Amino acid sequence: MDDPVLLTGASGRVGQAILDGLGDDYDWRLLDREPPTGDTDHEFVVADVTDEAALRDAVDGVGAVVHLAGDPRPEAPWESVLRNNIDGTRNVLEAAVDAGVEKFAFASSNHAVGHYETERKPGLYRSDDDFRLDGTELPRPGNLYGVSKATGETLGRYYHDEHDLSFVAVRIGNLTNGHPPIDYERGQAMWLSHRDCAHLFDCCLSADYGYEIVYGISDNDRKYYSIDRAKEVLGYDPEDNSAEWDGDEKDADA
Ligand SMILES: NC(=O)C1=CN([C@@H]2O[C@H](COP(=O)(O)OP(=O)(O)OC[C@H]3O[C@@H](n4cnc5c(N)ncnc54)[C@H](O)[C@@H]3O)[C@@H](O)[C@H]2O)C=CC1
Ligand SMILES: O=C1O[C@H](COP(=O)(O)O)[C@@H](O)[C@H](O)[C@H]1O
Repeated sequence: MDDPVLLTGASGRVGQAILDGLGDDYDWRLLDREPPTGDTDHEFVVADVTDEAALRDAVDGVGAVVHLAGDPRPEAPWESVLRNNIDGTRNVLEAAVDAGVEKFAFASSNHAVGHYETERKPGLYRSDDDFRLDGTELPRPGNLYGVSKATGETLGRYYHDEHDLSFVAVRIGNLTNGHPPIDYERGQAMWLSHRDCAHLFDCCLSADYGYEIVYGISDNDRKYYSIDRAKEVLGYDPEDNSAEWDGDEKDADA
């Protein structure tokens, strides 16, 4: 990707994982409603994704969008997910197709399919359980935040079919830095390490695809999400596995 890449929600946890891994690999244009707290090597647009005029300027000349901005709280109220996640995602998609953007990677979530766990937990969090979701299943959101993520995936389907935008929704599991979640087997089953996160979004920017839904987790022994589609279509080749962390508490402060 030679053209600039717009990264929305750049100041957040996922944005920082991507920039830590890929900061030098793309011509980034960062966007967040919060100004940067320190120096940044990249162009930075302070804007809200509900501001359509600001988005038009932000997408000008970009070849791809990685859209992370939104309310990430599983318990977020409807008013917030409607504004930040649903309206915001639709605005970014609309601006992107108007500007002729080729690729769009969307931060979806495990919570879009949270209710598949209801009748299977805690067994499905364990490595001897071979139940897998693979991205072809219908959404079963576990909360209104999950509803907003499923809606983002559907918006992407529309903009792909109507405007031929290449769209990939990454149903991100649980991103933590340095080590998997501790004393949380569900979190260990859907752990996504920082380096695998950066690599996966790199794949989203370099692979060829039409419309895809993939799971964003590391290659954990415990898992109930298949990463086969991400491997086949995107070339995802994760390095980390929550089972390999040795549990040394001195590393557990990140
Ligand atoms: N961290 C995780 O484990 C997971 C994250 N996700 C998704 O990934 C995305 C990023 O999540 P995190 O980095 O963890 O969250 P975060 O809260 O650390 O970062 C989100 C960023 O988006 C910005 N933002 C929020 N609403 C905005 C708006 N209306 N306009 C412009 N900027 C806005 C915030 O200022 C913040 O910097 C979210 O969409 C979240 O739903 C999905 C699954 C798991
Ligand atoms: O979508 C998200 O999922 C992760 C993991 O969910 P949790 O229910 O295990 O906490 C969450 O940490 C993150 O904030 C959220 O955006």
